[in-house]
Amino acid sequence: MSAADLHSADLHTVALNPAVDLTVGLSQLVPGEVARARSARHDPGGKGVNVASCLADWGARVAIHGLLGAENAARFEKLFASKGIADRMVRLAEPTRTNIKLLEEGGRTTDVNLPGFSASARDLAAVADSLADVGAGALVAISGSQPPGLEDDASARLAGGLARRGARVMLDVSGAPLRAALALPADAAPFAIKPNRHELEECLGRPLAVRADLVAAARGLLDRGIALVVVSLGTEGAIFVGRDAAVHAAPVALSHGSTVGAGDAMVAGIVSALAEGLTLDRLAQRATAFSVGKLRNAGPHLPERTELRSLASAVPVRPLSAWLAEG
Ligand SMILES: O=P(O)(O)OC[C@H]1O[C@](O)(CO)[C@@H](O)[C@@H]1O
Repeated sequence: MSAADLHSADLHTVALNPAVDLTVGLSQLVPGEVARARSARHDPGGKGVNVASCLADWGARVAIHGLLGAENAARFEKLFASKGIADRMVRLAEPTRTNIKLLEEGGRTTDVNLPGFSASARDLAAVADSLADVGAGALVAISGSQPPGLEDDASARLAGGLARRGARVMLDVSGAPLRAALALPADAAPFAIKPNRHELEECLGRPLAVRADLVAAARGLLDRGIALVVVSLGTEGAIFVGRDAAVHAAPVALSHGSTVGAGDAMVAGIVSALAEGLTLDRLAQRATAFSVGKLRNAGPHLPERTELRSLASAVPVRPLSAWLAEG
C-alpha cells in the first residue's frame, strides 16, 4: 500500500484533549471493594490520537494537531515517530491527563476519563493557526472531549473554519460541543458526524427507542448541511445515512479485547474510505472492519491491511429500508 491509494488526500486529525490510557486488567470489578489488578499498561490515547494512529496503520499520510502536555509528551512523540505521523500539536505546560480503563475478564470495560489540562482561548487560537494551511481537498477528523477552559463551541469553531475553506470535516464529539456543531450554518457544517445512540439522544434531547426514530433523527441532521451521519449501535452494528444512499452494517464476530478505541478506529475507517472515494456500502464495510480489527489489538493499533480487507469483505451491509422493515 502506498499513500497514493488514498488519492493523495491531505489527512489531519485534531485532539484537543488527548490522554494516556492506563488499562488495568482485573478478574472482576466490584464497586466499593478493593480490586487486585492482574496487569497494567499505558498507551498514548485520546480520540484524535487513536484516529491518527489507525490511519497511519492503514498506510495513510496523516498530520495530528491539537494540544499536548509537554511534561509527558514522550509516549506520544514515540508513537508519532514510529508511525510517521506529522506532529503539529501545540505543547502546554501541564501534563496530558491519564484516563483509567478497568478491563474485566470477558472484555467489559469501565472508563474513568479525567477532565484534562486547562486550556485557554489562546491555546485554541494556536491550534487554529496550525490548521491555517489546511483547506480544500483536505479531510480532517476532530474528535473527543474538550479540556476545561475552552468554550463549548471550540471544536465547532475549528470545524466551521475548516469547512468554509473547503475541507471535509469528520466530527466525533458529544454533549455541548456536538450541540454547538449542529447549530452551525449549512456552509460551515461538518461533512460527517458519528454519534452513538446515546450521544444522539442526549444531543437531541429525546429518546430514540426504535429504529424508525433513529433513522428519522439521522435524516433530520442531513437537513443541517451534514453529508453523512453514522450512528454506531454497539453490538447492533451501525447505520450510515447519506443524502443519496443509506445502509446498515452488521458487526462481524467480536473478540474479547477492550472496546476502548473501537469507535475511533471506525472514524479512521470512514475517513480513509472518504479519501479513497469508496461507495457508501464499501465505506460501511471498511468502518466496521477497522472497528472490529481494533478489538483484536491492545493500544491504538490496527491489524495488517490484508486482515482488515478480509474482515471488511465479511461485513454484511444492506439497505437501511431492509433493516427498518425488520425492526
Ligand atoms: O475525549 P474523551 O471523550 O474524554 O475520551 C477519551 C478516551 O476515549 C478514547 O479515545 C477511546 O475512544 C480513549 O483513548 C480516551 O481515554
